Amino acid sequence: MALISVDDLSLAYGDHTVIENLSFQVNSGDFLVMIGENGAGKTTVVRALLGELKPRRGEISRANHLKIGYVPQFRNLPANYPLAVRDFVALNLTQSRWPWLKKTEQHRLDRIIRKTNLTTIEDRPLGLASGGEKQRAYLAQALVDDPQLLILDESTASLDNEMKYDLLDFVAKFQQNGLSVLFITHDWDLAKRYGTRYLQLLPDGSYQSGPINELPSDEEVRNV
Ligand SMILES: Nc1ncnc2c1ncn2[C@@H]1O[C@H](COP(=O)(O)OP(=O)(O)OP(=O)(O)O)[C@@H](O)[C@H]1O
Repeated sequence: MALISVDDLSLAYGDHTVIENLSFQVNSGDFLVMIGENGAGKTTVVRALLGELKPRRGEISRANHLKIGYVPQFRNLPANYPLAVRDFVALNLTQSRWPWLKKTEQHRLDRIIRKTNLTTIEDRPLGLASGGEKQRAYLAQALVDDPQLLILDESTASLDNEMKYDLLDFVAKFQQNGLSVLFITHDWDLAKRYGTRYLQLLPDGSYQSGPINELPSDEEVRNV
């Protein structure tokens, strides 16, 4: 089942066309990797999927009542950011009258904190957490409201390899339990390791897509 269908999409900032004639679907159960070099337009497509950027042409249709969890590319939290990990994760509970959570919300929060392995640091200020812990807190925040689709925008860019694998192993576990994932990256290794399908934005504005085992290597793309 298609959660999102993109049909003949064109996106631009003023006169600067970034995406032209792009069509793809995000299906239920996918771990779809959107891959492309810097400036290819990955974040621009995500902004359109989230409804922040109006298409110049084409259509984006979403399944009824589709709930999307989103982990953005950058977050500059200062070391003195005061909220505890648990409170930060709870910010995304749509039913919440924060900080007075209902029992069901407390349970949902407990569950996601346990599943993202944050229990031991849940009362610590998020500003003092390590890079990997912060990423897991962002993930937990995006997932606490039970979305059907998770969009991760380059969330691993500042992490070392070990931490990237740790974070994506968590995401893969959620995906095996029914979450659909759109992962934005320029890391071929991660794409091949975790993806089921790919959508590649090419430097000339065109794109290709298919099952992950058909993703051309980094070198092949550079030599086109
Ligand atoms: N708000 C904006 N106004 C004008 N141009 C923009 C804006 N945001 C992005 N661009 C331009 O659009 C193009 C695509 O940018 P985008 O951030 O979508 O690429 P990306 O593939 O996500 O790159 P990266 O991998 O570096 O994050 C770039 O040329 C960028 O300079």
